Amino acid sequence: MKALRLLHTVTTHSSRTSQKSRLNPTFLSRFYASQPLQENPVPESHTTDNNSYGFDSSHYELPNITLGLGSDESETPRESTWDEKYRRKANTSIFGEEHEKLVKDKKNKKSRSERMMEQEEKRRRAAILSKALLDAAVAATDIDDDDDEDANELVKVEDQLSLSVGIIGAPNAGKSALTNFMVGTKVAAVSRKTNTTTHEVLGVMTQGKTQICFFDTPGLIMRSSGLPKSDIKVRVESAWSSVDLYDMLVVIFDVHRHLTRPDKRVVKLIKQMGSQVNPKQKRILCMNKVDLVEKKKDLLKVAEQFNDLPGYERYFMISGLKGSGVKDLTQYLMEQAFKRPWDEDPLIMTEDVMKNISLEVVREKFLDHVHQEVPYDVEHRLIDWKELRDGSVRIEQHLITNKVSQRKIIVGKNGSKIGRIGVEANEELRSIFKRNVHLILLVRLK
Ligand SMILES: Nc1nc2c(ncn2[C@@H]2O[C@H](COP(=O)(O)OP(=O)(O)OP(=O)(O)O)[C@@H](O)[C@H]2O)c(=O)[nH]1
Repeated sequence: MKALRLLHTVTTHSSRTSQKSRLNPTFLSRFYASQPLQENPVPESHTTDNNSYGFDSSHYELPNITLGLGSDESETPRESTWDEKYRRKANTSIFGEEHEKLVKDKKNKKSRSERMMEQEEKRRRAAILSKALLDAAVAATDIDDDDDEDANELVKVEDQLSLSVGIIGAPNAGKSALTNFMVGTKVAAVSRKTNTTTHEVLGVMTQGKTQICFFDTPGLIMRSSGLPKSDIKVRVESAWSSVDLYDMLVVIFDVHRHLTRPDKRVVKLIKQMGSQVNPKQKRILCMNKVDLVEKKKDLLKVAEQFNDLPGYERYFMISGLKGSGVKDLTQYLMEQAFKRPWDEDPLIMTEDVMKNISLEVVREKFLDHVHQEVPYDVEHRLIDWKELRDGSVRIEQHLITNKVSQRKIIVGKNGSKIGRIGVEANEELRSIFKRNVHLILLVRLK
């Protein structure tokens, strides 16, 4: 039988990980062997390639996640299908303590579940009240409305407001970090390397009556090294072709870098976007990473440089990573939304979004652990996605390279690197999806 060597990292686990995931002793004896063992029950897809090395989360004992799926939906209030702490964290960072208080109050109410009758009555009244409030505030799009997440269920289709936002900019400008901050869950890998956003990822933020869909595009400007020219051309063309599709464009650039090492391509991009006026689309300019600029008056100089461009509605100075200015930006975006039914159910994470998140989480861990110039040569694919009857999800992804040396780097000594990537990604995915995840990562040759 052709073999798979499943390798892993005992010594290199973070302490957090090792507390949570106890290693199965059988796994230890089997997978520390340097040669593949014939008796391993290897899944069908793994047996076809003797060049595969990988990680399989089923060899770790992790506490089971109890799925919060109610047996009778009519009696159970609808819950989101992913961990709401990500949404809450983002809301608190963007909108401040008030929101946290609101959520805490809500939680306290929920915990008195034994008083079902009383709660049911309260819910009914709250629903009537919220509906009355919503009806009374049809025109208002204020994000401080206290209708909050519960109102998602009550917003009538004809009252729904939508906006699609494309975030574009040069590599490393901070598109992914900003999207993550606003959406509250990981939608795009953030890393110190550039061109990490390899495909468009949709993130959705729903507040009150307003839903904003964010599209995090691959860089319109690509690094010239590390990728074949044909690849760069395809990616740049794909980014440009999507530009006109969005209601709003956020053009973002790294103002800190601009002050220290101005990039002509970025200046050209900003000017180009500003001069091409599209009557159907609003454009705004975001100067990102202001937290890194020591002399704040330098920011004004940059603002002046782009001030006379007619195409931009507004200018924002933000730190997408630290959050400064993001509240104003989010508020502005919410004010731009117009009457159009929402595209996404705010309580359900679509399978496509989940698939993207699974890829992005693995990619982020991969970039954290593989520091050489390997990543951009490596093809990363979702091979299989299966929701199982017990509510868990089985995810198989392959990291495909054409160099043995690169495969060696990714696998690491005794499989330590791919093991660590796998363990960290698996834990994060379980936490985001609120369900058990069986993650399989294979590193293979083309
Ligand atoms: N200090 C600081 N760092 C930031 C900020 N925004 C992003 N970064 C960092 O900049 C780097 C690049 O951020 P990303 O969000 O991955 O950039 P991107 O534009 O999506 O990059 P590509 O996917 O290559 O197009 C990461 O190391 C981020 O942590 C910010 O506001 N302040």
